[in-house]
Amino acid sequence: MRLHVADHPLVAHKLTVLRDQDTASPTFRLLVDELVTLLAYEATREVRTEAHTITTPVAETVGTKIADPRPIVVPILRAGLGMLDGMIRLLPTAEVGFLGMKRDEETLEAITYANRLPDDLSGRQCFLLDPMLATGGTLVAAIDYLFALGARDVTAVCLLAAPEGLKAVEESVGDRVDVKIVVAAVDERLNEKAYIVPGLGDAGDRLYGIV
Ligand SMILES: O=P(O)(O)OC[C@H]1O[C@H](OP(=O)(O)OP(=O)(O)O)[C@H](O)[C@@H]1O
Ligand SMILES: O=c1cc[nH]c(=O)[nH]1
Ligand SMILES: [Mg+2]
Repeated sequence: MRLHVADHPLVAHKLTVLRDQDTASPTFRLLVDELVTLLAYEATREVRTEAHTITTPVAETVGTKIADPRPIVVPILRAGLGMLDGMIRLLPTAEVGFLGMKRDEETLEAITYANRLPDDLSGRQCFLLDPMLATGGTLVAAIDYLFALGARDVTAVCLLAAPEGLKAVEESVGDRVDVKIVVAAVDERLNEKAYIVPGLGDAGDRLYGIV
């Protein structure tokens, strides 16, 4: 597993406003969108490309285009949906699949309640979106899901990660899948309810209200 932590003053600024409990949903959604676009730049650094010949008004030249098969972006519902627009703004030709997962707040087990993905992901570059990597249960289950469909190249874009979650992903995934995790920040720890500290609270609730 490879970890990239964004080191940029704009990311730090936006994250600070995002964490503030007084930041209401409309601003929270806007900040998530802006942060993802900044993270997407790094997350797509290894997107597969191929040479492409074009003719400019001046001369013929060989440029670069995103290669087929197109990458697939997979937001993990609910909270990951808030990251989708920011991601496909940079990767508009990507396909989009969906995974609905919910952490059982008692057992902390990830429950998959919905999926809409191609049957075969072999050879596809996959970008998973989920703002919070806490215990890692959700991301591990999502990676396992993609792995079972043939994916071997997965980049997870998260806003915050706990050290405990990063360790869980590393231990579970091993060398099975080439996993890169791009985060805005790695926080201190989890609290007794497995919330990230200092974190930002429940990302899904802050985006969409309490369900
Ligand atoms: O690393 P973990 O311990 O598994 O926790 C992280 C998960 O918890 C949150 O989702 P939640 O279950 O609250 O669902 P929601 O997006 O519908 O709010 C978050 O968006 C992650 O998916
Ligand atoms: O801090 C946390 C942990 C899990 N899920 C969240 O939304 N926030
Ligand atoms: Mg939630």
